[in-house]
Amino acid sequence: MDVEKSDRAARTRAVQALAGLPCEPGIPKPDPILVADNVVRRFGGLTAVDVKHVEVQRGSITALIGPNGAGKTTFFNLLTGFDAPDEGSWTFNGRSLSGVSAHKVARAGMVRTFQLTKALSKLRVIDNMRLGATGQRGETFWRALLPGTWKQQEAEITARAEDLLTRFKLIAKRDDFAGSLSGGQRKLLEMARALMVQPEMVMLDEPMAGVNPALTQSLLGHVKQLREDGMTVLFVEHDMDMVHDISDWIIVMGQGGVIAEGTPDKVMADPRVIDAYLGAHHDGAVKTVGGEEVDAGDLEESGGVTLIGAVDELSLDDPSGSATSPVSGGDDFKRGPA
Ligand SMILES: Nc1ncnc2c1ncn2[C@@H]1O[C@H](COP(=O)(O)OP(=O)(O)OP(=O)(O)O)[C@@H](O)[C@H]1O
Repeated sequence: MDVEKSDRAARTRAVQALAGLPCEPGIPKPDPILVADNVVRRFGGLTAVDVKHVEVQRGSITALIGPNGAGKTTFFNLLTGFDAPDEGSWTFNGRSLSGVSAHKVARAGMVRTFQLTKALSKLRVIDNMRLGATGQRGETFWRALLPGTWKQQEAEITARAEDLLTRFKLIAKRDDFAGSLSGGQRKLLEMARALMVQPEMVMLDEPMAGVNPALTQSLLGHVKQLREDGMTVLFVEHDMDMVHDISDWIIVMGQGGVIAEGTPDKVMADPRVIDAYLGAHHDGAVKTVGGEEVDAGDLEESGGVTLIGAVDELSLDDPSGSATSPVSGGDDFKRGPA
């Protein structure tokens, strides 16, 4: 089967599994790999995350979207052990991972990448990859006492790293310092490094941010390849073209909670989503589409799908009630290359 066909088959499987599900926040999935309940994270008086219930379907590409400050990254940090919740629990493959440290979460098969890449710039690309295998069997104390076994494991890790570098077209950079890579290449390196632990689920935080158009298609292809290889992908992204293009399902966060879920077409036309992004019910919301200023209500009435992608700029009334002020929503409607 050629690549395009096997990608289509993987997508069809995921789409069929989710077909017909009501598009409601917290809707149970037929075969969830991740299930979270009542997850709350507060920062002082601010409740950054308050997710009642959410499930991620195994084998799907699920996007987690929402306006700036909705709680997406904080939720990612909690699920992957980089932060601790005030309340709540979650399971991965039926096993509780609440309160489990990040490296144990990775060993359990759930890895993540970061919005700002964490490649160690003063290490060579290959060493960054090797570090990605942290927590492998060879690192346990008893095995470290057996040099033969350790060496064999080292060789296996290096071979796997080189395979991944080849797949991600970074093999020519094998011995370069990670700091010399472009932003997009760093994103690729981070994704490749995440795969060193042979995960079942990959969580990508804004994979497209800072990636130049030349690498966009390549990154998209790699994300699709993860699904094709049987992995589950949950990704945070503001680039609505990418979200619409590759997602089987979209979960929308707003003010810390899940406000909508569904297939891309349904979610992008959902008034709750348009509302959260565009503040359609805020008096005086002003935005521009194709350079033209339009009224928020018109957008809502027109359905959302093309409009969300077409919004250039968004301003909302200052919550204090003073003059109209720009909000960071501009980012939320970032378009990919035409
Ligand atoms: N360490 C922290 N201390 C205090 N407040 C925080 C902290 N981390 C996040 N917040 C706040 O929690 C809220 C949710 O932030 P978070 O970064 O999770 O949102 P997000 O949806 O990922 O936004 P973006 O799309 O801009 O990355 C925001 O109001 C943010 O200012």
